[in-house]
Amino acid sequence: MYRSLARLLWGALKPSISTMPLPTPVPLSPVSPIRPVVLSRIGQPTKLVSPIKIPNLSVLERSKQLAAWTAVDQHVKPEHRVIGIGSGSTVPYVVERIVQLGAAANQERVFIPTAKFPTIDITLDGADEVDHNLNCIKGGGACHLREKVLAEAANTFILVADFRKNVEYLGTNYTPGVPIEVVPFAYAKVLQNLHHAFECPKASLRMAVKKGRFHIPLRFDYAPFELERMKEPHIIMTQIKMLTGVVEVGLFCNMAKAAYFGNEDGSVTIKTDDGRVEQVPASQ
Ligand SMILES: O=C[C@H](O)[C@H](O)[C@H](O)COP(=O)(O)O
Repeated sequence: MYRSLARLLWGALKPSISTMPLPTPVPLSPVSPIRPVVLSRIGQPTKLVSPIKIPNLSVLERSKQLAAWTAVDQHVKPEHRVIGIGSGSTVPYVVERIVQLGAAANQERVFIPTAKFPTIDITLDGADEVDHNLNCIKGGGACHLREKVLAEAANTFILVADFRKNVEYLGTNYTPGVPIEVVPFAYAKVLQNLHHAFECPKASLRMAVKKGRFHIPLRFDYAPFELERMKEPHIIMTQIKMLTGVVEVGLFCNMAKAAYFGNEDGSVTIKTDDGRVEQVPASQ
């Protein structure tokens, strides 16, 4: 996916002229077709292809698109120069919307899919599940270490997701558990800690995989805690993080400023860190 994002952003960042009129950013239409952005590159017209291949979006994909587009429209400001791009199935729609802002708007911008910048204006990212306090589980795709660095480096951290991930308490719909990245040398010890000291007998090991161009270290993926304990995710997060050998825990607590959820009916639910919940109705 990172390759698709990089290709798309590369096109957007080229000092080139869009030959298509920009789509109107608001109001959003849940049935808006995905428009390819056509850019001229040094006299050679290049058609950029959206990473999203589905011509007629399903309800689920449309809800992801709605969440992402609304979040970009409300949070990516003209003055933002350094933008963190997370991962997951909703994030390509973030990229899609940023590309639609056009080459001129994007040419001075730097996009950070890895953490090589100390300060980022805004990071937009997906999530596996988000609770009523905007704490979230991330790392279902094993990207949570990089993502947490991006989120921490950002002045503003925004979550985008579809309706299934909008829950009161973590672990409601997303049941595999908390993703935990562990250095290979320490795995047996950490697994034992999780089974016994943490009373999490179902914690299990997922072996190293190659995702895109990244080799994911050996880690315990998924320590499923009881729902009651997930009501205070920052406690679990802190305790697991203290275990020697743990690299990062896929719980992001008190980090997000807002979360955008696309709904089945075409509306968007916006939750902010001050407890407000706003509903953007579906476009007619
Ligand atoms: O490691 C993966 C990331 O944390 C993703 O943002 C998260 O797993 C959500 O991914 P998706 O939108 O594909 O469900």
